[in-house]
Amino acid sequence: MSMLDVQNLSIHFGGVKAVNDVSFKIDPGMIYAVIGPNGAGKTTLFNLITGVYKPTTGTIKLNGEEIQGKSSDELARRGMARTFQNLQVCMNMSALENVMVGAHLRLDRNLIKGALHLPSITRRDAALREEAAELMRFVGLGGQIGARADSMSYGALKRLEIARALAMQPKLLFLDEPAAGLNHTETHEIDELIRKVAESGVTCVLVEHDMKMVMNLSQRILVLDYGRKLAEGTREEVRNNPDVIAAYLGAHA
Ligand SMILES: Nc1ncnc2c1ncn2[C@@H]1O[C@H](COP(=O)(O)OP(=O)(O)OP(=O)(O)O)[C@@H](O)[C@H]1O
Repeated sequence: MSMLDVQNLSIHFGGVKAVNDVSFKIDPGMIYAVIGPNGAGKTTLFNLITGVYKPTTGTIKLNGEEIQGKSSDELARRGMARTFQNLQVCMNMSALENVMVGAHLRLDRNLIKGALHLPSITRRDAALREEAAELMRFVGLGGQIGARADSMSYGALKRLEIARALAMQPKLLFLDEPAAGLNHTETHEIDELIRKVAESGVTCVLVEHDMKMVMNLSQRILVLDYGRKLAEGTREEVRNNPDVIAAYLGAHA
């Protein structure tokens, strides 16, 4: 069974069909990319799948169960996490605390108990702290565990966001432009990190403009154009698809 099965998904904003009758499936364990020109509907598609928007029509199944229209919180509990096109890091917190936020979201922490500092909560916080530190090491930020977020480079913050999403222990991770704004070396490091995340058993779905990265990393690619599915398949199929070459790759190749 596919992990994610999207069928005939559409959302209309007034007259704009931002996502228009899009269908595709994602198998567990793969790295899957969504590409397309600016305004093609990539972020809107992520927003539909992760519960930010309710679709106008269509179904989304996660492990066989329909999830369209469910809240982002409910979807997080079912194993979905995401990072954002624009960083969503809390700059007045430490790097470690930012990662712990992800773990707290997962555990649906009882705030009143937390405020009372009961021993069980204090013990759990110590465990979460260690778990967050381990995730920071995993994403290559082991040297910055004590750092304040506002002292970190943009490239490090992009990785911190991934660590926070991983703290939710997702089965499916959505990455919206993970390499945006990064230099060549940092892009390569993110590429390696996404590979490592996928190897650890988390299915990864990315929106990305860096075509080299997409072709290097993804097993399958969905191409959107004006909200519609233009093509879907392996990188070779997509690379050789005449519609894709005409509409998109031609301008970037
Ligand atoms: N909340 C909204 N209300 C109205 N129109 C919207 C909304 N969100 C997106 N759109 C429109 O839907 C279309 C698709 O936008 P979207 O941001 O999903 O594209 P994208 O492929 O992610 O683009 P980019 O690569 O520039 O991030 C655009 O025409 C956009 O203006």
